[in-house]
Amino acid sequence: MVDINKYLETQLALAKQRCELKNNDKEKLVSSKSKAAADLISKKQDRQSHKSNPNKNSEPDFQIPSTSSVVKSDDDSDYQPSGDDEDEVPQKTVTPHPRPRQRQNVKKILDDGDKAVYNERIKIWRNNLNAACAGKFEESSLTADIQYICDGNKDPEEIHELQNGLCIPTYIWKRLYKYQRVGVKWLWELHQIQAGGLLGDEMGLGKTVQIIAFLAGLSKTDGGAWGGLGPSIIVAPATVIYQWVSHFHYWCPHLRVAVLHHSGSHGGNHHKLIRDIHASHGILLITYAGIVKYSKDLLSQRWHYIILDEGHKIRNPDTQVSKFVKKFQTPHKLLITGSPMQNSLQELWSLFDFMRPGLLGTHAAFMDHFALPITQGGYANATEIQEATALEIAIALKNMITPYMLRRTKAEVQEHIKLPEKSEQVLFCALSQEQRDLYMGYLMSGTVRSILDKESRYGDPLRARILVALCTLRKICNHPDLYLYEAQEELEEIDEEKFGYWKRSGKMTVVHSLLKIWQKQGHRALIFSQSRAMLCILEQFLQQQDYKYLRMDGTVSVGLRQNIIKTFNENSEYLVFLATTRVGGLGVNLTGADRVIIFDPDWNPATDSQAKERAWRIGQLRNVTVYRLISAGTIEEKIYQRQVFKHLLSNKVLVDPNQKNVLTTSTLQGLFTLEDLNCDGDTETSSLFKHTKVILDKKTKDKKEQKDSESMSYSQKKKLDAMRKMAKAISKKIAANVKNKSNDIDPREEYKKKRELQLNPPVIEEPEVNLVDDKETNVPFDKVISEIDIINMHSKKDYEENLINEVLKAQEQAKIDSVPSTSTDDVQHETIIDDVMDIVDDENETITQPDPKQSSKTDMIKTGEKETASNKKASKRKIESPEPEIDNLVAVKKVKKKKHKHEKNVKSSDDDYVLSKLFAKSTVKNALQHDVVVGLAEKEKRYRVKEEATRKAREAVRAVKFSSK
Ligand SMILES: Nc1ncnc2c1ncn2[C@@H]1O[C@H](COP(=O)(O)OP(=O)(O)OP(=O)(O)O)[C@@H](O)[C@H]1O
Repeated sequence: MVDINKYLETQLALAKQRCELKNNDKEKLVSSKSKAAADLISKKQDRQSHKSNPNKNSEPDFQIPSTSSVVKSDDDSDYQPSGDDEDEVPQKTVTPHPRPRQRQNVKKILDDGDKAVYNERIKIWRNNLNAACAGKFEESSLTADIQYICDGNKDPEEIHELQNGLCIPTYIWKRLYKYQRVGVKWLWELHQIQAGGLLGDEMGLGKTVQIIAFLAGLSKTDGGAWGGLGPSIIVAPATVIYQWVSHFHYWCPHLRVAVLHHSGSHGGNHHKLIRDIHASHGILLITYAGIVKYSKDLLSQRWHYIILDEGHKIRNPDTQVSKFVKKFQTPHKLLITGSPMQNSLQELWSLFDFMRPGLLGTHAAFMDHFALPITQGGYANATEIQEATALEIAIALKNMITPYMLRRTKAEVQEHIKLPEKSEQVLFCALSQEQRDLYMGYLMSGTVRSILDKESRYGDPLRARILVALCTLRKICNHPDLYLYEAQEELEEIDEEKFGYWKRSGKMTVVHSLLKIWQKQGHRALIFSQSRAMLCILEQFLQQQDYKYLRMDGTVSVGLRQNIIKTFNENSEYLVFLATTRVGGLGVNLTGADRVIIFDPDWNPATDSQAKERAWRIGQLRNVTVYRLISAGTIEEKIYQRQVFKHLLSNKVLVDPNQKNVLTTSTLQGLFTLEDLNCDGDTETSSLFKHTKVILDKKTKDKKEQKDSESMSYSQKKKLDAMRKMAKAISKKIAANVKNKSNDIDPREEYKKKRELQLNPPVIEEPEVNLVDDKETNVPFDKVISEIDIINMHSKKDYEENLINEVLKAQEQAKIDSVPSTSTDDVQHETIIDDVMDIVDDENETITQPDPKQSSKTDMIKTGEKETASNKKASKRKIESPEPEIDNLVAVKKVKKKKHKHEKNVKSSDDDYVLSKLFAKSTVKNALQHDVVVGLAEKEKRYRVKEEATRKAREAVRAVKFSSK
């Protein structure tokens, strides 16, 4: 008998040998330049991490520890997800900047901080209004009331009275969309019961306008302790402070609105300004940094309203800002945000703790009785009772918050606002050869080795080292020079002419192609990047290409930002608006553009969502296309996968408690790898979400194939032909075998068996560090499953069905056809199953999982080389009407098609053209439909062990209520 232990030992030794060989091979693949750079950078990072003493307990994913001590350069911090403060920062040169920045000729908007300025503005407005009433004023867009008169109405003072007495100027009321009127009524109801609330409409639906309409109403309504509207504070991100000013001046010109910021017109004496505004019952606009800075003065006064715009900024209850804003003693607290929950349930608690203190109990009780069970129930390995309890508690939580939260999506109000179409695609871009080299080199560096080394894994500065390493990888993904710059002193001089050259970055090559096409097509684009350094490189590229652009980041004065935005919106000669995601991506209106590029992904999906919504909002008249660029096979893919999961979590509480969110961890190993494309040229993520893959029409595909074949050398072609012949011969042989068997074997049975085996394989336990998990995660290491696997499990139901249908269809087809090579045999069938079932990460994921990396057999079947007549017909049908093939896509497309058939066609042909160009150049490997990806899980409905779960939910609600007493 074979000694099983001996056998295993031999296998292990062999495996180790293979692994070493593989590593040696890899080392050979990396150039000496890359090795030298990696060594230098690694040594630097090592020295820095030894000097630092980072906070061990914080979570790198959501609350990045202050890495300022670890990461020196300014641009590094750009990649940190936690930093939201985009108040003005002094300009530093983060990279060599060979050309001076283009002059951006814009004027400042004046606020009413200076009494004289305010009086002057009021005088001009009254004169214009009087002139309009007398029929002498022609410029209709100055203020909403003047426009009202110019539109043929008589009385600008006319009032629309709501039930229970809110008096809103008719000129405002008439302009509001129906759902906005509902919003104003809701705010008035909250006011009457002395309660705060959260206005959470999706980005761009006019939350600012609703708040202003409501405040305008209060200012015209007698009564209450303040006799109408009392002095109020609006806290907003620095970039949108002046947007508020211009909105107030337009919609409600009589109100005095002052900016408490050094850019304001108040002249520097903030004590006086606060007193003045308080006395005149005006509105004080202030940044989040400002509320901390001036908290003493502000808290010494009583205020009627305190309103937080982009209120998710207080999602972390432990920050100074969160603590200060919660100190204001008024029941009238409003919070506005289009993304109320971004990462974890704790955030929701923090928001409610501001505007409805006590509603969700104490922090500890909420975390124990709500957050923990909901999170746990979402894990892939949750028990039935955990799942059901999570569902019940999520429902209970939703019921508790619903009266104080109003959220409408664009889809819900589309009837009213009639927004044009938006399509969003994730483009997986190949790294340039140089980037690959540097990426691999850094993966082999001391920094990464020390992270992955099991001995030092639990060492003190591990988290900081991981962060630094992740930042470094992200830099390489963006442009090699962002990385090489770090090693510059010791490496050879960097050539300033070549610095940032676009062809050296895979993603920039894509941007180059996109802009070229868009300029011809007459589109205008927003480009967002996390990093200011990257913005410099992009800016230099735009200058070299002679594109007109405007740029906005933290170094641009707060007072100028609104006018830069206005200039871009009004002046179509600017092709590009370049901005950092954090400064230009929040709260502003950039409807001048109809194309958006998210150059690099943020760990937090809300950051990217906010950015992409700048163009697709009220006021946008053209179809909008958003491209998210992801470097294929790199850390950026992992970040994107993480985004999808966070999106699911927030939907669970805010939209559909039934939705199965799955919080899992990534393995360290998984983060520090460079994945290759699979045999179908698919990236990891695009294999996972193959249902959502963008399929070009046949013409485009043929063109690409022709181009590919043109670029192939003669010997390559010969090789390929030989391989094809061989494959055909093999498949014929197999088919002959299979034909005999195919009648007795039910592929479903085969599939089930295979699946069973895959789901219960022998477990090999390999503990991993729980790196990017949520705080609440307490899953033992051996239970940790990668996100990728979860996505598979998550989506498998539909996918399996599709797969089986596909196989059965193919089998039937093969019975008719004499050429069975692409459809019927068991080998084919098994390969398809393997596609789903294999394991993501060999080292760790042997535990359970299907393989997402493998090819999309459906695609292979579609594009099979040899097509019989009926095959051809069938595939032609598929090409002509792609919807039936892709479950999730059907739903999305159907809704939109009805209303905008013509526009849709125009748009899709534009987009298809762009994609075909990108695919043809091989810079883009794959494209996914983002909306469909995040919607994957929305069909999940689970009602199990309901009674027990309901009981637990009731107990949780009781415990939380009791805790606040
Ligand atoms: N009733 C309306 N009539 C005309 N324009 C409107 C109306 N409501 C909103 N808008 C315009 O729509 C755009 C988006 O509005 P607003 O900035 O208030 O959206 P938001 O919901 O606050 O967005 P975000 O969440 O991104 O800050 C603005 O340009 C605003 O002027």
